[in-house]
Amino acid sequence: MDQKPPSSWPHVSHVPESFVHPLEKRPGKLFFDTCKTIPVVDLEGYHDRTHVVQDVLKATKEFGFFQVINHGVSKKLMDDTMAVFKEFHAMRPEDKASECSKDPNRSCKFYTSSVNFSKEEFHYWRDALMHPCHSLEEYMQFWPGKPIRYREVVKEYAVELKKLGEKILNLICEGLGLDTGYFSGGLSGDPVLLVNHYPPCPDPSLTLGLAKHRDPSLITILYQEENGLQVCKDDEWILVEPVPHAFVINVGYVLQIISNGELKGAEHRAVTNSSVPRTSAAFFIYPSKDDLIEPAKALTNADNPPIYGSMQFKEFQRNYLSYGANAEKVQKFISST
Ligand SMILES: O=C(O)CCC(=O)C(=O)O
Ligand SMILES: [Fe+2]
Repeated sequence: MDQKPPSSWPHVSHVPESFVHPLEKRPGKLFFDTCKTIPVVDLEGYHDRTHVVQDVLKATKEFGFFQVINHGVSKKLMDDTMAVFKEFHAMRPEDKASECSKDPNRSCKFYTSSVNFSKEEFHYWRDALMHPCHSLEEYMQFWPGKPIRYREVVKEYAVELKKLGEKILNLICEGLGLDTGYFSGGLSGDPVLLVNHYPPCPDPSLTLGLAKHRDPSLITILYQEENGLQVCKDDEWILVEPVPHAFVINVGYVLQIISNGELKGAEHRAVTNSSVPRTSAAFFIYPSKDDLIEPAKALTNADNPPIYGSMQFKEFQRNYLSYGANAEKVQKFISST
């Protein structure tokens, strides 16, 4: 087993053995007819807010995933942010690593495949940059200092995405029958940004960029420009085709718990392609570490008792990390607490 990632992805001419997945874990079908995909919700598309609420709730219930357009984040900011993310990932691996090694607690980090590279049975075809976005005063000093505009641009992006997260969470509140602002404050207090970069892969049928998983967030707001994201719907993988300047929103385990299972996260994964590098930016809306996550009292009663227990977010996170992508184990853990 290779202990080190390929030092220079662009020149890889074959898939190294340690990145080849066992047959049963390979992606299978890579291309689809595109008629099946997730809903696109226009956040400004109706005069009547209740229509938007209905669309959002229908999409979250049916797919756990939807895209949003007319979301209020400027196209220029999205383009500038994607440009600095791509510039970051175009740097030499050793420069990327050194730009992300200033945080003594390693909450800002750069890695290939997963954080557990040296312990993995097989590796994934991606590089990742991860860092917290709250508080900006505390963490910005540990964000990459190169490209030179990184901190300036990503700071504005993080502020705007936090606002968008609140907007979407308030629509979900309304749809579920929770008070507006239920998720404000601690429950959405610690957003984290993960910038995935999937280099072109000489044989996408042999490996994956990211294993199938559900996110450990309340919701995730993803920005992507190229194909690669797939969502599992009724035991079938469907493609999330990029809509220019749309964000992809998905339900995470935390919202599943708080909604008492009314909304459920969907499994998703990233496949690679052989022609273009792909960058995706996931903005995870996480609760603060000490916040308690549990089914909302307003959504449970004698006829609809809580199906999940109550736990601090840090306890959930610790278990999620140790169970990795094993959905059955995570499900068992959240149901038994
Ligand atoms: O690259 C993608 O589209 C998927 C990213 C993702 O699911 C994640 O970072 O959790
Ligand atoms: Fe994800």
